[in-house]
Amino acid sequence: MSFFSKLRERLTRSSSKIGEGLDDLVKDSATPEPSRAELPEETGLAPAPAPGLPPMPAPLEGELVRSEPARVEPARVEPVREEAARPGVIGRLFGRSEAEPRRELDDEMLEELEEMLIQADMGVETALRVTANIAEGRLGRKISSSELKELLASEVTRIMTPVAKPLPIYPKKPQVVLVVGVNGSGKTTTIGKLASQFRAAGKNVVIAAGDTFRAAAVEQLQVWGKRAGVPVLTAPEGSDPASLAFDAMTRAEADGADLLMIDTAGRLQNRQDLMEELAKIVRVIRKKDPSAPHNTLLVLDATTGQNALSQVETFQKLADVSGLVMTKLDGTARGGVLVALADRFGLPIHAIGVGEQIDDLDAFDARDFARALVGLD
Ligand SMILES: Nc1nc2c(ncn2[C@@H]2O[C@H](COP(=O)(O)OP(=O)(O)OP(=O)(O)O)[C@@H](O)[C@H]2O)c(=O)[nH]1
Repeated sequence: MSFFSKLRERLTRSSSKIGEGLDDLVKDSATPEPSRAELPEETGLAPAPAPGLPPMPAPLEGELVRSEPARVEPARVEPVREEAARPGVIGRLFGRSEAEPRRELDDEMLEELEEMLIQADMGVETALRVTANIAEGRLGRKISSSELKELLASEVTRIMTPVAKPLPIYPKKPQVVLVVGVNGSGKTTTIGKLASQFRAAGKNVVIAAGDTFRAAAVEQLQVWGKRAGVPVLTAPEGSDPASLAFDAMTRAEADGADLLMIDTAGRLQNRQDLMEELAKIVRVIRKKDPSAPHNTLLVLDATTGQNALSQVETFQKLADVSGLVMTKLDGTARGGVLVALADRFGLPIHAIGVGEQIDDLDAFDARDFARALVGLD
């Protein structure tokens, strides 16, 4: 099964259900589609002004680039409407006998849409912006749920495309990847999955079990190291993580390793300690390579929803976060938080996790994600 199929299946299987929400949104207040005879000669595809609605505000400065693709969108969705509105010949040809329900895109519908996106953890600001872009030039038109899904998917794609970047690989040996995140976010699993993929790509990888205070975390990492066929360097329980990081650098250099992945503790309860611990790790590895760490990956758990936003803020203060990995996108109603993260921070999203197995991690693809999120194929 391709990763996209898996992503779609798992996002759909989950309680995310934005797609179903959009169906209901249109269905609940849809007016019956006029028969062909009732349709005006020109099918009314040109945007009609919505009675009593204020004109759309001009885009804010800095949003020009953003709103540009949105204006192009009608061209993509209108053929769908035209076909749907004319079930006659085309509908029969393609086996479509019934026209889709349509609802007028008005203030009330936009409010409902906005509310739904907020419920899906897209965040208020992002939900407002997405809704405004969908409304632009379309107020007063009748819209079907598949058109709405296409519009939403392209809005989400537009927001996510600039952040969909695989983990950059540098010629530097070893490339040091510091992995940070709160306990339980999926750091260990992500390190295991990444190590396995890099190994499969012919890279020589070393892992350092930097959360030296939790024996269970170290054991877990060893299990993943075995699975991935990668050595895991450990230190006695309670020993200094920075000293382990230094030893790991030495070993990785001696082995000619391509990548050194360093796991770290995620105790946010004592922020000051954690900040000092991370700073010390960085100081020590810079003695060996002043340009390290080359990546600081923040691992976030999608099931924490909006909390992921405050985790990014916190970790940006603790470490120089260079990119994100979002785990546990399976089984969550909160996939929309990724859109909020991209919109707010613009940090690269290197990969997403949709399960506990070794191959349940893949590069983040904006379009695939957007379509899976809104329930489109
Ligand atoms: N469903 C699902 N579970 C995941 C995913 N990634 C990690 N997990 C599970 O989440 C739990 C925590 O993952 P860990 O990798 O141990 O998290 P951690 O951040 O290293 O946690 P500590 O070791 O406590 O610091 C484990 O049970 C994993 O199997 C994912 O993408 N989907």
